[in-house]
Amino acid sequence: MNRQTLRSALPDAFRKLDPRHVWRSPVIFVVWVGSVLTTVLAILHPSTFTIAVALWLWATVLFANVAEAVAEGRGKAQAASLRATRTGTTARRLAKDGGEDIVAGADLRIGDTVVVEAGEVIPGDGEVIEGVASVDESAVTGESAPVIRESGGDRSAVTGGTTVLSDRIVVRITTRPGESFIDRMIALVEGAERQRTPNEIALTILLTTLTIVFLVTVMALQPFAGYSGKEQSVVVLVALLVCLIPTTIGALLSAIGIAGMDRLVQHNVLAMSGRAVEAAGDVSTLLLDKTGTITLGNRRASQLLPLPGTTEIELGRAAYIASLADPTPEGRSIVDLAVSQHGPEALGGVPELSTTDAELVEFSAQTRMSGIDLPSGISLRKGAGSAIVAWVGGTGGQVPAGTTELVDGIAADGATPLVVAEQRPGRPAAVLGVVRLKDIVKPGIAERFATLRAMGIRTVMVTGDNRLTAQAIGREAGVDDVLAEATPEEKMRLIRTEQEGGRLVAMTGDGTNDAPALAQADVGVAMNSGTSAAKEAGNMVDLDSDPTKLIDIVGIGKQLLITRGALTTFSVANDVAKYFAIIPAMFVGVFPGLSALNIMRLASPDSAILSAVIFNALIIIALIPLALKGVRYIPSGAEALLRRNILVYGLGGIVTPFVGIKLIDLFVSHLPGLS
Ligand SMILES: Nc1ncnc2c1ncn2[C@@H]1O[C@H](COP(=O)(O)OP(=O)(O)OP(=O)(O)O)[C@@H](O)[C@H]1O
Ligand SMILES: [K+]
Ligand SMILES: [Mg+2]
Repeated sequence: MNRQTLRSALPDAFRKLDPRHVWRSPVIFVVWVGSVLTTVLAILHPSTFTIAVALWLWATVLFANVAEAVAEGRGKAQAASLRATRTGTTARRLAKDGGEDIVAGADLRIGDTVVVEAGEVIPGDGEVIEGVASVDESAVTGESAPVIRESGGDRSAVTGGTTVLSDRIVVRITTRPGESFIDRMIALVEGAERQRTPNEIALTILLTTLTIVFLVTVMALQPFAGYSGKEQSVVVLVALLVCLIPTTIGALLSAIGIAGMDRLVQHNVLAMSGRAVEAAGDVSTLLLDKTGTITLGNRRASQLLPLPGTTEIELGRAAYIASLADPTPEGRSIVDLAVSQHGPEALGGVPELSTTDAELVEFSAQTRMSGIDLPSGISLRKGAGSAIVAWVGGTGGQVPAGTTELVDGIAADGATPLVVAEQRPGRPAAVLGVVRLKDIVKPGIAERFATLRAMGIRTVMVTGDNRLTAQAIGREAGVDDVLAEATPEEKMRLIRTEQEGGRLVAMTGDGTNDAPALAQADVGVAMNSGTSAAKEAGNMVDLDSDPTKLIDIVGIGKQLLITRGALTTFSVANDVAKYFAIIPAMFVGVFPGLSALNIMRLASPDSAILSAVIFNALIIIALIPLALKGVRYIPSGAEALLRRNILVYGLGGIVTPFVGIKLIDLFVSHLPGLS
């Protein structure tokens, strides 16, 4: 927290003195009422003590507001730069007759199609329905490396305000103006949409209860004090009350929440609710995709293995033609491999394999295969072993001996086998051979999973791939469990089972297929490059579309919960300690016996009270940086964390007031009338 942020937060902090705002935190509201009361008394019966207490009580409320304003300040700066990207884009809207209208970006409606070419700004959120382009998304992500956006796959989503760098795409608009991603992002980072989370509300109720308990305690003090002939002034009682109620955590609570959201934004993750951030901190099961998350994801064909009776060129040709219209990375890599092994001439030139007027069979996670139906009546398929076996069986064909061995051998290596089969008209289908798809486990991923395990989080790798491949990769990556041959429905079922056991589940996804599971998970992180269905379903969006970000997100959630826990512990310990610091000082004149307890030797009862009030205010300012930055978090189990927390923040909370109040008393006692 530097002077600059403080200066820009101050006007806001004063504006927040409005009781309608202060009311949101009952603890601080009590201080506010106390400030008004002591101010009135200071005007009616001015004395150094009363005026000083009134001023420092106002300072306490103000410092609480400063904490919140500083936390909000970072988001405001980001919102301003986002707003700048939004102004004044025009759109080339396609008309029904094929022509183009130039319209304002704000006039676009859902379903409109627009053309965007190199150098132009995409006028609204949408999906690419035609073409492929490289896009500069730095306006949204701050990341300068361009990304590829293309129709058809799971990388079809584009965000309004980003710039097309090359080529030409046609985009279908999917959001209304004013509800775009950037609009939502602005509202989010500004905190306009911030609602208190269930945990925050529960903590507020607890703090309010404590406040009421102390209110009763302080009021009960008066008859007792009166009886012993040392009735206390209202100012003293107010000051005492403020010192005892949990003002520290009351003041910092909202800043901690905002800072948590903000920390996610710094990691380019947008959480749609504070609740999602908290859930991330409590996650105990992490579902991770294999391809692209645990492995590098550019699964490439590395070998073509024909079965006996099929020549290499026959398999190469079949795999090549079955992949010609397959836009997946796997499909394209098969084309590349076949071309590099046989050359384009050898692959073409067979009239019955002509691909004009062919019918494509697109890959889907359900069918786990893809292929082509040629006009000559020949059908080619490639896909997961079990899927192709079922397809061949359905045509009355037999899977030749040796297929299983070949498939299992590839899988046991952690590679993905794709079986290639062909059906000629009027005959059962036959298996030609197997393509080996190689993928590499991301470096360093095993260490990250070990960290998660230390945090008590179970990692489950979910994949559409076969069991053997899944187990081999799972072993290498060090996950706790694998779910192989998973359909989207099975993913859903797995999430439900985990949740029924009382566990919170996090997952990432990008495809439309993932949407139901993303919605079911407690933390569903959608990739920004993914389909809009996935983005609607999840409760977080990762602008960098990096599935391993989930690991950071869990860390940030945990840090938020730990920070809140640590500062609550500190605050309550602090208040209890203050009780023992001031009460003896207050009554030492009446009960000389108390002097044994008066270990702090404060100058006078008034000086003791005022020093405690000042300490109580200053501790808020002192802890703002910690509330914003978060308590340093060492991955370890919940119990070890709790123990460390209580030791550091509980003990620290008890000791600090004694030292702090004593030091302040040394200054305060020099004020006239307080020695
Ligand atoms: N383009 C494709 N054509 C035919 N079959 C494919 C193609 N891509 C993948 N497959 C087969 O379908 C299976 C399931 O693929 P899918 O993409 O659903 O899961 P995955 O990529 O293996 O795992 P993950 O869920 O980790 O992404 C693969 O294991 C593979 O056997
Ligand atoms: K207090
Ligand atoms: Mg996949």
